[in-house]
Amino acid sequence: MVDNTDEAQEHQHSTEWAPIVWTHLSTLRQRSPLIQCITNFVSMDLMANTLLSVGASPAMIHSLQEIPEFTPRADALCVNVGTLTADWVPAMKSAAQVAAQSGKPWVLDPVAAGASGFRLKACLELVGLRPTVIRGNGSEIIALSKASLGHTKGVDSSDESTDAVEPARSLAQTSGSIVAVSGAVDFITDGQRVVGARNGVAMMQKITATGCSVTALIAAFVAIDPLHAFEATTSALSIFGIAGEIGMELAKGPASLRMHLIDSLHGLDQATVIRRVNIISMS
Ligand SMILES: Nc1ncnc2c1ncn2[C@@H]1O[C@H](COP(=O)(O)OP(=O)(O)OP(=O)(O)O)[C@@H](O)[C@H]1O
Ligand SMILES: Cc1ncsc1CCO
Ligand SMILES: [Mg+2]
Repeated sequence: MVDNTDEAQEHQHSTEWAPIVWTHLSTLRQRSPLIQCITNFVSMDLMANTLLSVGASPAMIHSLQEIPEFTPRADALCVNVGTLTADWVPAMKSAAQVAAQSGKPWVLDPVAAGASGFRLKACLELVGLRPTVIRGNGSEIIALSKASLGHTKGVDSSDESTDAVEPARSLAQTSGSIVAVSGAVDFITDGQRVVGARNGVAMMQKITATGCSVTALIAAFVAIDPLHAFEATTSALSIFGIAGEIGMELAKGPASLRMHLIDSLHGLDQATVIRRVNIISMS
């Protein structure tokens, strides 16, 4: 007899996704892609350590002068506008263009997109350069999708990720990018399909730059499977969430979770990943 209960269907989706997620992580560890990060000052340390712990090679290289030589050698680029000033924008745009011309994926993190006109304009111009993936929290994706200010509490979200699913779908359709919204459930869409990655713990929001770091992780996963950016993005979000769940079992609060999260990412094995992947199809 076929079991059609919601629970059985959810289990089936996770069963289908689990080997995909594990294959991405193990391939990444084998290939150790080089990830160029143009990112904010707050996130540099956690982002670089996240990439190292998962097996990638980070390089926080952001000067305009180095982009023509360096960006074509990177396997993917991560652009994050967190501590944006006007003099960083040309390097971000140039790197995005060089990555695209070199056939390399690039990922945009539109930190606090709705916090000011300057920031929103810069983010929309970067979206116009066709990122492979855009990853933001609920408020950031709503601000970008509606091209409107106000939908944010600075860099933190004032919206649930669930409320950003339709804005994410519409942004994916207009931009041509895969769009990921982080939150209690991470949603990933290509404009048609929507999946929800339900790994992670709420305490991850209490560590600054976990969102920035998972965006860089997405760049690393997409670097090793650029033709399947939707699957790679979903896998990265699930892996980061699983590392958070395991880290939380040992943590006493945000500071020790930060440490255990990195340790867990480094130590994840096949059986743990296969058992813990929690991904459902929403479309
Ligand atoms: N309530 C929650 N339950 C489980 N996981 C969560 C929850 N909130 C956030 N996360 C996870 O925390 C990570 C960071 O997501 P968040 O939405 O806080 O990003 P962000 O706002 O861009 O963060 P930052 O700007 O500080 O880098 C993601 O991996 C996400 O899945
Ligand atoms: C706190 C903060 N401010 C600008 S960027 C950043 C890191 C989290 O997005
Ligand atoms: Mg963020």
